[in-house]
Amino acid sequence: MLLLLSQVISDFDMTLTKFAHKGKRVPTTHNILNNKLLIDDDSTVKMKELFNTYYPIEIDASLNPEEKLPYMVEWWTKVHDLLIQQRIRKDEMARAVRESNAVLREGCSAFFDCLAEQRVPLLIFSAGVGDILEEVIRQNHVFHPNVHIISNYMDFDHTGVLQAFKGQLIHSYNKRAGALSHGATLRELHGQPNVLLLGDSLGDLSMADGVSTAQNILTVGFLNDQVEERKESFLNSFDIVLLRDETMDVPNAILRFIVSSEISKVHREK
Ligand SMILES: Nc1ccn([C@@H]2O[C@H](COP(=O)(O)O)[C@@H](O)[C@H]2O)c(=O)n1
Repeated sequence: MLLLLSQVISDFDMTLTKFAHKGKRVPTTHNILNNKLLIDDDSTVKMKELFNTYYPIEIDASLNPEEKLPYMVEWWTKVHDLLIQQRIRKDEMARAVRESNAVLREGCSAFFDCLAEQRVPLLIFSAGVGDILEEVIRQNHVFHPNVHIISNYMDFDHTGVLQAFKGQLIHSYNKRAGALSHGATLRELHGQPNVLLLGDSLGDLSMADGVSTAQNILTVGFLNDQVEERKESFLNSFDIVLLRDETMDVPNAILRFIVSSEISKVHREK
């Protein structure tokens, strides 16, 4: 285990996954469910309309998080209700993920592998759909034992049909409440007070709020969209801001630096 890094806390959609790939938007975990395998034609149109209505609000630089919050609750609730109505089948989800264009950032596998090798816990804190998130990382062979996930999980009935979502809803702007309510999990994961936090939204900055003893949090913000409009607020809030960067080069460089510093320290002490 690394002494200089006790835990990584990361958002998932558009942070560990790419924002765009080969000129096309990469689907979020919710959008992976927008597949004719799982839902009917009217619902695919409806989900797209909801995305086109609410996503611009989510990233609107002229609105503060309090102003966005009711719209986010509305978006998530409408989509979850629609998915429940569509009686999504658990056994079709792996195929939906395989058929999707979900793609992790370049260098993301190396990032997951290095954390696993060094036994650093990786907490993925996502307002997406946990079951889909798990399938994406499983299909990319990076669902290592050090990975822990807090997200919106589906509740299936005994025949494997979606009947509800479990627990308190997590959306982009209530991660603080989620972090505090999962405080026990977070505390259990930390050992030393150094945390690396990765996100693509100002709402992600509160993901470490449940780690009460985290003294040093290095925050990295991926600014993917509405870059000029949001640049100032990102620069004021994150320690490092990456503009339209589809890679994990910077987080990987931070990890390499920490690992090599610890190796040199061990050699010096011998
Ligand atoms: N119906 C929805 C609701 C949300 N999204 C997007 O998913 C992202 C949430 O996941 P994180 O891993 O980033 O926390 C969020 O930023 C929304 O843009 C969606 O596509 N459909």
